[in-house]
Amino acid sequence: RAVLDFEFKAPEWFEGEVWESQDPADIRDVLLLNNVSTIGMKQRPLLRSSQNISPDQLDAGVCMSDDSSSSFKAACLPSFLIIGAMKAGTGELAAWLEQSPLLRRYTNFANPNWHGEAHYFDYIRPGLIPLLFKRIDDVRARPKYESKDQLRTTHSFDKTPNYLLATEAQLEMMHRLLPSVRMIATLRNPTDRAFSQYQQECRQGFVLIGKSPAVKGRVVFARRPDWALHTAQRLGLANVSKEDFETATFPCSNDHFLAMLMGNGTGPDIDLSRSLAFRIISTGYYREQLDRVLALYPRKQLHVLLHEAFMHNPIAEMEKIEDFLGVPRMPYANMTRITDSGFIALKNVRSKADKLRYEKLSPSTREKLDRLYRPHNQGLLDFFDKEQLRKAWHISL
Ligand SMILES: Nc1ncnc2c1ncn2[C@@H]1O[C@H](COP(=O)(O)OS(=O)(=O)O)[C@@H](OP(=O)(O)O)[C@H]1O
Repeated sequence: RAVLDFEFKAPEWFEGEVWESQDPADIRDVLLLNNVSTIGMKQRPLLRSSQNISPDQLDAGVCMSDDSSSSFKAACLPSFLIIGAMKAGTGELAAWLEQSPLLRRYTNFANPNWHGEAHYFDYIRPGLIPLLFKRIDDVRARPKYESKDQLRTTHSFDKTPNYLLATEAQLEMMHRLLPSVRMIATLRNPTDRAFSQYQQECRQGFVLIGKSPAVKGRVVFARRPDWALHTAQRLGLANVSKEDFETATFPCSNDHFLAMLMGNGTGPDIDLSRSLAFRIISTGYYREQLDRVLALYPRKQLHVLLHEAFMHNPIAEMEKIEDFLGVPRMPYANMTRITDSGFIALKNVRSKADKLRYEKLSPSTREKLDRLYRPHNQGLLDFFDKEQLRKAWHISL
């Protein structure tokens, strides 16, 4: 068994007081004075990289020091996760949380310089546990900790929106490794979310539009041009080549979005048999996704919020999140600005809401999507009041 610097104990969530502070610098002092760590751990386990480690020793926030280094270096498993939904302001939420001197966000596995998403649990990889530890004690892997004091007062988190789309098997793996992890899910009106994801795919050059007579009006998704061919062939369009398609340019039009949703356009309904439409649409089936998480984790480890409520009053939503995590309040009121598009954003962070926008979703497509999502949205009434959902999402339930 690994030698532990502190008594090893499965983390228990801290349910004590929440500290109020006007100055971010105070927060660290308060924690040091009170001699406690945040995010619920009274004692934070520290494993050593040179020891054999079993998965049973792991949990949210468990750290490992790098024994091959002469100075103290450690990396930690995430103490909490922003699990999704994709295109529901997860980047913004992570940026707000990162303002706290107590919280550090993960970089990517493959590229530690990319300040992005760790993607720990959205693949079933052979040998994930050795991989986790190869990374966790990798000195390049950030966030890294350079003193035990930092370990006591600072926690890491990961924002990977794909976790909300994780399969049962992936979630089981996550639960095995991080049974105490706290999770935050932010949900956006699924109709708006779908259009937003479509625009993202389009911005990234993954939406192809049929231009030759054989494929005129077809909209297909392809991370690479030759994939468009496979898609076209699956649709029964033989003898097409990649020259029959052109890459759509951002911003993508409502017409193409509708064509993508409707498949070959022969029926009155959205055609979910097609890969892009299905991928985009099913990402908004939030209730099913939350149920998969809650099949393994207790409800108290999950905080669910509405993106639109966050947009409207980010400080109020951040306070709820801070209470959920058990971290002290940040003085956000002094840290905000109003963006050109009228949203409240952080002064020192470039908000995604600043960037060039696309046209509004057409009312008739909105109606189709709202109808499709209605039963799924009704499933969210166990999480939100009817009025709250109606007000935020402008939908009937
Ligand atoms: N403060 C605020 N106000 C209004 N809208 C906001 C705000 N913050 C983020 N956003 C919108 O959230 C969308 C990006 O979500 P994500 O960061 O989750 O995207 S991603 O999944 O990580 O790619 C992206 O949506 P689209 O504009 O539809 O692309 C952002 O504009």
